[in-house]
Amino acid sequence: MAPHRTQPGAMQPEAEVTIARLGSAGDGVAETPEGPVFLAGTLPGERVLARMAGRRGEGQAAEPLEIRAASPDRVAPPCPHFLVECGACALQHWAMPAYAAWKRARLVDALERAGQPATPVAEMVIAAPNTRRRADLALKRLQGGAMALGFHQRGSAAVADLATCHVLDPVLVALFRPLRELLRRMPALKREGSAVLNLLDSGPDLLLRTDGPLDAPQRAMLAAFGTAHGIPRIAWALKDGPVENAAQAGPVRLDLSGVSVAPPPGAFLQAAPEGEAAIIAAVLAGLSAQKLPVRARIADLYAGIGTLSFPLSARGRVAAYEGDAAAVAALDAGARKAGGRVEAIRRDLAYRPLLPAELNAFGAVVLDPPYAGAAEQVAQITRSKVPVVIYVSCNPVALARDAAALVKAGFKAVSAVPVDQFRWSPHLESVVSFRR
Ligand SMILES: C[S@@+](CC[C@H](N)C(=O)[O-])C[C@H]1O[C@@H](n2cnc3c(N)ncnc32)[C@H](O)[C@@H]1O
Repeated sequence: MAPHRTQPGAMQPEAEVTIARLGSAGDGVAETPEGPVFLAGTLPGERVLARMAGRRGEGQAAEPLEIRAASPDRVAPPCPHFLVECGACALQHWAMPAYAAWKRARLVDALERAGQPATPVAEMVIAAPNTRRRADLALKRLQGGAMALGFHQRGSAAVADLATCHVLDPVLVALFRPLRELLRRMPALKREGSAVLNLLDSGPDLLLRTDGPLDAPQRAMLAAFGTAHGIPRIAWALKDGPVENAAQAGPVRLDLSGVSVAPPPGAFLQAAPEGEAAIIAAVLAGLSAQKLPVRARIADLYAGIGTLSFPLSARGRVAAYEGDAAAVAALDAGARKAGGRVEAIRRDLAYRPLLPAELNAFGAVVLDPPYAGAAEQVAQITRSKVPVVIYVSCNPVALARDAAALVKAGFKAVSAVPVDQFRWSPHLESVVSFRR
């Protein structure tokens, strides 16, 4: 039933709506004469009593008061924090087959929008629960001095104080309680901060950002915490300032396709080991299908600490470009151990993308840009003679835009692999292989 009009362009404060589809953030969307209404926690086909909660883009945000007709694909969410407090997951209430089909369709849709509807799209690899090895947690001092530690609440700056998490590795979840207790006692955390937890082969790695200074007694507290919980390194920064090692009891290490690297504090890691393996396999399969010349050089753009560079080096000499100085240093140190087949180069590819004359030296370009995509770099690739491009994406919207530019320049998408590393979230990674 469509909501009744009160005045043109305005909706009743409460109305029953039917969910037509899911939006890109994973919210149910009801199409109404007054525009789309977005309802978190609802599913396609459901009839929902909604309370309007204010404008959202072209439409309205609303709160679901009652699910009057539930989807047959609705399931009980495993996590007690889901939607009630925590905004990290959006889709725990959806049966896996329907969820997986929706996510895979995001990649199909991106390829259609890029003018490549016939591209073969593989089945989606879905990371298992409790395997995510990277968490960027928010910290907030509450009234009375208590500490909230968790992900942000949906559409809010409030922090969900988490007792558990069904996506993170249990080794990281086990740190929630002692870390919260430690931070409660630390004056360096005045009002708010963050804690990046990376699970490395050497154990958890912690980067704390606080809004107050860290004195010697607090450094001693961090050192004792690291020893007690098997955390070889705890790094610290004042807000967004420079990062320093506040307590280091031993080396940090992570194996990347047989090369041991020492990731810098807070380093970007592919979110789940299973997801990383699937992305590497898809990149290598994409290259194999293109029959590169034996001596081909490969450019790995947005290389991070070398997650893709080291496996790629089995196929040719790799020039790995990355903008972050600490990541480049870690990649360079790993490359020296790997026998000189990987060269690490620091370069900001948004301000100084590789130009056609540079790109033409490569038999293939692999790029794995951040969420915003790689508009500047792709514009240069379209003017080059590079025959093969493998695009690793974490944002189907940016992928559709960048893929359209490649297609316009004569590339064809020959294969696509969706990878779900952020289970139950709307995020999707994909690997798309292009050739001219
Ligand atoms: C999605 S991560 C991929 C990293 C790596 N390929 C991996 O699989 O671990 C994107 C990387 O791009 C880097 N980056 C972001 N903006 C950049 C820019 N303008 N120029 C160069 N690198 C950039 C980030 O530091 C990050 O390491």
